[in-house]
Amino acid sequence: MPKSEVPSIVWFRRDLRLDDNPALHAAMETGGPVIPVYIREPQHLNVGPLGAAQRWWLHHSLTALAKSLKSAGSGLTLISGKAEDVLVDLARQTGVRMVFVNRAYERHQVDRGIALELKKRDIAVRAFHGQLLQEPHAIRTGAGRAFRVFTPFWNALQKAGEPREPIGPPLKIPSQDHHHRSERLDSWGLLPKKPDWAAGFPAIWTPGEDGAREKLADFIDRKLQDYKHGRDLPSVQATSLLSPHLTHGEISPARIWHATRGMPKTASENVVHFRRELAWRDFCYSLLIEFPELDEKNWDNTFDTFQWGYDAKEFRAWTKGLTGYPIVDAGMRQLWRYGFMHNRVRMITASFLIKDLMIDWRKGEKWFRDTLVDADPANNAANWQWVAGSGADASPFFRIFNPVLQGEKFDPEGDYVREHVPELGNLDRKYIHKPFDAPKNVLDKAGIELGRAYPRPIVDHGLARDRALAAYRARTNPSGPETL
Ligand SMILES: Cc1cc2nc3c(=O)[nH]c(=O)nc-3n(C[C@H](O)[C@H](O)[C@H](O)COP(=O)(O)OP(=O)(O)OC[C@H]3O[C@@H](n4cnc5c(N)ncnc54)[C@H](O)[C@@H]3O)c2cc1C
Repeated sequence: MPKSEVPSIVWFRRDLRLDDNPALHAAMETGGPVIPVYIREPQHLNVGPLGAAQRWWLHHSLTALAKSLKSAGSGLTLISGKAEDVLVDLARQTGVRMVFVNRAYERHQVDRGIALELKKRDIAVRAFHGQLLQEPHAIRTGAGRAFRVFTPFWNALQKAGEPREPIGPPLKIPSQDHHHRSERLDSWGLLPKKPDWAAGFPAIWTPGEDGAREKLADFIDRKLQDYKHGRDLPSVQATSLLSPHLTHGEISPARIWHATRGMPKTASENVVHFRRELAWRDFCYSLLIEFPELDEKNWDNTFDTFQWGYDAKEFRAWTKGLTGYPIVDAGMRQLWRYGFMHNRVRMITASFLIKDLMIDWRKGEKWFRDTLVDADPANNAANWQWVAGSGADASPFFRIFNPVLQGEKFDPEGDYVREHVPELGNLDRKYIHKPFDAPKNVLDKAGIELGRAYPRPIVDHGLARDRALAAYRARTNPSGPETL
């Protein structure tokens, strides 16, 4: 076969897009037909378990990708199995000699093994940089190590220059006449059935590239100009809502970065702030590469002896949004309803679980992983460790969020609480974040019977705070320098 007719495989993973997809672009440059594949790998492969909310997202995202590929004259092949077996088998059927992928840093080790297996069968794997702003090895300390603190990381990332220019989507993808087996997406059973707990998701989410593009355009048109101030107010929803699209690779961070170029000068502070948040994602990935057990082990090993408690009833109350602290409950119910929670409220709910209930951060990380549509192996684990104080660049242990004060500061009118905790809808603003302090006549007027319509607090925050501080101080090595 002349070189230009040799087909190649583009293996889609968490890069479910045609736009700015370096692996797809490189495969097209060979001039041969391209076979786009998505492999449903067994969960036990330890390549990042997929949560329930993400399975919903994946179903719709793959549907959208298949549609885009069809419009470009191609199609998506779906196969279940161990990646190396699937790829070898498909390559044998189709005469493929090369597999193109975008690097997925969370599965670096697994991918190395797969590439070796393929090499033994004369199939080369070519990997590309498309998922982060910069390649992690390009952002290192002077001594060539990974940064452990965000600010110097951010400075180095800025010094490295602009991320690469994004590449537009191909209009036509050459395909092969050979027909190979593809499974039906419906047979994968990714969607919830009874009950359909994802029924509320489509109100804010459209998985796929089109949905990502719309979110980006809306953010730039309406929200970016006030991002720095608005991003902390959960009722305003001034953030981009791009996280699930980024997590599934439906849009590249380089595309987002460059879309914020050319904003009016008055917006420059907001642009910098937004880009800084995007850089947090890169930072979390650099931590994950340095410490692949980020979701399982304390970065700071002085936390290994920490005495966590666990009360199943309290954990359940937290998951259901029935703690008696309105801002915590609003956040946890937003999570149920939309598979998403505002960043400020993620910090408050995580702090409540870890410090007020003294429950191990890993239990919270798992719950978020199962329920967030944007659940991300690096961002989720790094942020939970940040709140716990056990992370690399962590919030100090004595920073214990007061759920009432946080509510009053960031949801001053109580709109966020009213939206997600409707039984408090008629409560006076003065008590919206502390119904337990409201006089009986105020509660009666709002139609609230504490302990029935809405729970009393499951813990007293003041006492819980003292308990947490005492436990943190009792760690074996309180001054704890972090070592890997
Ligand atoms: C306990 C906890 C768990 C979290 N779990 C996840 C998770 O699983 N997946 C996830 O994407 N984010 C996670 N975050 C970070 C953050 O809450 C979300 O990225 C953000 O709320 C997404 O909304 P947005 O896209 O509108 O953000 P924007 O404010 O518009 O930010 C743009 C992008 O920057 C990135 N980003 C923003 N903040 C952070 C951050 N603190 N750390 C890393 N990247 C960030 C995200 O990719 C985000 O989409 C977590 C935060 C906490 C405190």
